[in-house]
Amino acid sequence: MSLPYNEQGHLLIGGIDAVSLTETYGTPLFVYDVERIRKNARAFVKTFEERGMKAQVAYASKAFSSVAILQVAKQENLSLDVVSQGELYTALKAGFPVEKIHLHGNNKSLEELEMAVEQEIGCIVVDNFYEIDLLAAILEEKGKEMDVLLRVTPGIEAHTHDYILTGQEDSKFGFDLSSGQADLAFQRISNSERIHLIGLHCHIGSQIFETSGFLMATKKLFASMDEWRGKYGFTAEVLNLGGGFGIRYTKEDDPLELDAYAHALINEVNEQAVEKNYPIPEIWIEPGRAIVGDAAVTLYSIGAIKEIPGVRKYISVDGGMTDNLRPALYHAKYEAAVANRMDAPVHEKVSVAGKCCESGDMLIWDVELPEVSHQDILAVMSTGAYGYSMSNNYNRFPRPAVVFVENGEHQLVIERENYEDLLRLDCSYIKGEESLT
Ligand SMILES: Cc1ncc(COP(=O)(O)O)c(C=O)c1O
Ligand SMILES: N[C@@H](CCCC[NH3+])C(=O)O
Repeated sequence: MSLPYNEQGHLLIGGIDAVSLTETYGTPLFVYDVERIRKNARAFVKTFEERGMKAQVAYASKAFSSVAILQVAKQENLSLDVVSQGELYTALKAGFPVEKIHLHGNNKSLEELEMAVEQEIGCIVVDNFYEIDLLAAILEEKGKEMDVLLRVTPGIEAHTHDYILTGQEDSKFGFDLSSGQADLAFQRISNSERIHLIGLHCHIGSQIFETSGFLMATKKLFASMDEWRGKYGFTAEVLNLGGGFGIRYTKEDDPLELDAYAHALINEVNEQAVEKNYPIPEIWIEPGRAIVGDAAVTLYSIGAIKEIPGVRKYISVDGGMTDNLRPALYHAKYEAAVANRMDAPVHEKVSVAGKCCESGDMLIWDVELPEVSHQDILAVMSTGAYGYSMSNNYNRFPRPAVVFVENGEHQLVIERENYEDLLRLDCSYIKGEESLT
């Protein structure tokens, strides 16, 4: 890992001194290099354009949703995958074009569906029978219509952590293809004249490095589309192959270039279309991690250092599983550097602990770093996806601030939470003590 630094030995993020950012904004601090986000987005968009394919690259905003990132996604002509009313609300507040928003979710509520219908968003990815009935009733009541994709599970087990696998048949998401559930869903949708099925959707999992799973899924979906064309005279206009494109967190990871994933999908879609004499559908994809994952660094201050001679040295930082749940949830691995002494030689192996009252709150086990001391700044790399978005207030730690850097400038895009924020929703239980909150 070779990272840029200046003559003071300070890490540079998007050309800006990371240490000076911590002096301005405090720690823990998420810093996003916006140029990197744009580069990632363009790698996908350009590949489809160059190959002359009709496509939508929908940023999966669960990876990181905020007004600022959605403004950037809009500038880059991305579409948007939202998975809740909160993400949809954020998108609307960010001025994201409604017709490019797709709503996901395995248990969409009446209110979520109503908001999607009222706002006339581009598409709903239908996940279950209950939702089809709810949606049909809402559309009837409001006199509206809606394009939908049918989410199916193609029975693919991608090579990734069990908790981020989603394409296997035994999954809470979507309709499985082999037992006939997807067929029944198709028929149920056909009962409503207001729901327009425009195609199929699948998402086989996340942080996937090989194209084989995506290609197998494409083949399976084409087989179903071909069958339904014969059986029902239905031709899919859209094939949404989800997200899941892997990125590099540590040197153990060896992802493909982003355009290589897109090329592989395009080739398979073209091949299948020729083989089955099927009109080439529009390809939609939903990358989240691949757009923002490698664009951010989290900066922490190092506090307590505990050495158990001959066993391990723990260095504790002022964040942890409250701003990065991934190590605790998936045993995810990260690389780190000492941001204020990038020119110092590697000195020792240490383990980076968070400050939550949990033994499992370890950000990195066994990472080689220069000699560290209290108040050094630790930079943990590639924290842009599912870091801030899965952050929480466990132990009543306020959420960190988020800063964007671009063109040599930095800008606060999410303020640091304060203790007032933590108490904002608390109500007093004891009469007469309301003023405490
Ligand atoms: C339906 C769907 N689409 C897209 C994504 C984004 O995945 P990733 O961030 O791995 O690209 C997810 C999350 O795994 C998802 O569930
Ligand atoms: N949150 C997960 C992936 C998203 C799963 C969504 N289906 C991660 O951090 O890797």
